Amino acid sequence: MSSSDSILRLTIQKKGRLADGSFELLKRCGLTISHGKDKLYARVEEMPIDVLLVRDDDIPAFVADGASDIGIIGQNVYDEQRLTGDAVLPEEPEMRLGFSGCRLCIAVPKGESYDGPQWLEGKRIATSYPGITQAWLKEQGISARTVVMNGAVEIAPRMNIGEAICDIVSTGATLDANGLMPVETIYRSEAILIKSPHKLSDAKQAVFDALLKRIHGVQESREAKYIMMNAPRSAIEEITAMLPGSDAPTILNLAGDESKVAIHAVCRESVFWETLENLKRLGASAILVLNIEKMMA
Ligand SMILES: Nc1ncnc2c1ncn2[C@@H]1O[C@H](COP(=O)(O)OP(=O)(O)OP(=O)(O)O)[C@@H](O)[C@H]1O
Ligand SMILES: O=P(O)(O)OC[C@H]1O[C@H](OP(=O)(O)OP(=O)(O)O)[C@H](O)[C@@H]1O
Ligand SMILES: [Mg+2]
Repeated sequence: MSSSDSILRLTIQKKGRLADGSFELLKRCGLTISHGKDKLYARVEEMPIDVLLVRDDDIPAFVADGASDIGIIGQNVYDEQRLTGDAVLPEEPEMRLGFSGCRLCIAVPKGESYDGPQWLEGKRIATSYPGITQAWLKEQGISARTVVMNGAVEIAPRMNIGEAICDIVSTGATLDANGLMPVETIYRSEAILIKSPHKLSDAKQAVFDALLKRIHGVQESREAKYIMMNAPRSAIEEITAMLPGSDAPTILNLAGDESKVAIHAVCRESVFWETLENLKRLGASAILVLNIEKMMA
């Protein structure tokens, strides 16, 4: 078997809004990648994985035709390329990754009396996402033209290229700075893991399965907390029912106090201050909530 049949190829963005999250995720999976400013390729030390560093737009097509086995991409770019037929890929990604969250919004100049999608009828919408925009317009029963721009879309109304735009919004600062206001959120995006529709060799599939397990572990441990407290023996049932997303907790006797126990549990959902206040009300004391670094079922 040649090494190309056994080394999994992962493609991620070299630099930009997805790159930091992608590198951080791989680091949390225990994978070290040495990458310099000019490096477009890196070998992972801990697992048989080669990482290719490219512009995000190229990732769906690389994965679709099998040049890369897996990739990390914004759902917006993935769906756009799927809808316009630029990359033939399954509708559902392998996994949602929870970072690089943003939305696609229709925005119009401040002061326009936008009164709903019908305002857009017959107008021109400047966007880098004609596929997603046209799909939304179709759903709304509106006919409008999309004018494709690859960047600086916010300039379009001022240049009289379009009456509206459809672009990525996160904080809204860019729209505001360009005298525009968001009027519709038509799409929500986050980073996703995608996998080639081409069958992987058994060796690559095994590496992929191991990587996926680690990513799941990272995802779970992000929210999960280890919670410890002392509590009245009589309140064990009520307290365990209150712990968010926890399996059977560990109950330990406390030396010298028959009426109390220590309760330790992994909570798989967020532990809010309110939960702690409610635990206290049931008699719990010395409550500690700790971050979990890694998890594996
Ligand atoms: N302001 C933002 N906040 C959060 N996520 C964002 C934001 N802008 C973009 N994203 C997400 O990150 C992805 C990449 O954005 P970025 O601006 O790095 O792309 P780019 O300029 O096309 O980069 P490249 O040079 O790789 O082509 C977007 O497709 C989107 O999913
Ligand atoms: O709502 P905001 O928080 O202002 O973010 C939105 C902006 O962020 C992205 O661009 P980016 O800053 O990545 O620059 P780019 O145009 O070079 O991609 C996007 O294209 C918007 O212009
Ligand atoms: Mg790009």
